[in-house]
Amino acid sequence: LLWGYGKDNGPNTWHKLFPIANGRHQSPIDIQLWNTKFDSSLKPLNFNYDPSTTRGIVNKGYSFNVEFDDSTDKSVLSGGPLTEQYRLAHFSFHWGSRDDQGSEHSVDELKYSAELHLVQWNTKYKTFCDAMHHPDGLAVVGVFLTLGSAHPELQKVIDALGSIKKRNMSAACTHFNPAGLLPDNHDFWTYAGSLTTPPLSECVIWILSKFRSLYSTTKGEHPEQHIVENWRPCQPLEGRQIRRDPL
Ligand SMILES: NS(=O)(=O)c1ccco1
Repeated sequence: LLWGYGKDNGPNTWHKLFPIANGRHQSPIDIQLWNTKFDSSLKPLNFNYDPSTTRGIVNKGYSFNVEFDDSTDKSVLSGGPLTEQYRLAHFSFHWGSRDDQGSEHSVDELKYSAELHLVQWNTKYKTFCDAMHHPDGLAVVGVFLTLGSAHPELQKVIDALGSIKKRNMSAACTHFNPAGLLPDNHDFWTYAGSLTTPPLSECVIWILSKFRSLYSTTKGEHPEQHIVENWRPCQPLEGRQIRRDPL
């Protein structure tokens, strides 16, 4: 693999192939609550997902994606800090080898067991790839996951993992409702950052849910039977402001 999370190809080596890794708008970051600022111009988030756009689940080698048909505006995110509509392309997870780490962002240095990323791209650009070349190109919703009771929608994803054990394997996965992964409360923090995996492009408006979703998985069902850690450590905030909604 060109890059990964091992000693020889992990996050500390990524700058060699992707020099933006040492940029000033990198993700993830630690959300220091004392440093967040209420912004009354932020609107409520508007998730408008259509489960019929679910296409399938793919093993990417370093994680797995549940992919969506983004050829129309059927599944879109708007509101919050966003001034345009963003189309859902895929969602994926980052996790750890232990329950006390695995998330990419942290809150006052606290890490969660895993982090879900719902990845959307700005429809004012022609394609996902084109959007990646602009600071407002992508909007990624991050949701912290903690071990808890079984979560019906998440269980559907975990159950599908058995059929994509090797890199590049994919399986059909239909009528998945991504909104079912979200906490009931849509309060969020938002800041300007980057992809947390190569190419680490600084094209993401990050929207992090203040509340967690629960998931449960028994040993052995863990998606990362062979992928044990796929989270990037936190990066320098530099002069960035983290805004919050609501107060
Ligand atoms: N992990 S993430 O959401 O920043 C991402 C999406 C595409 C590549 O990396």
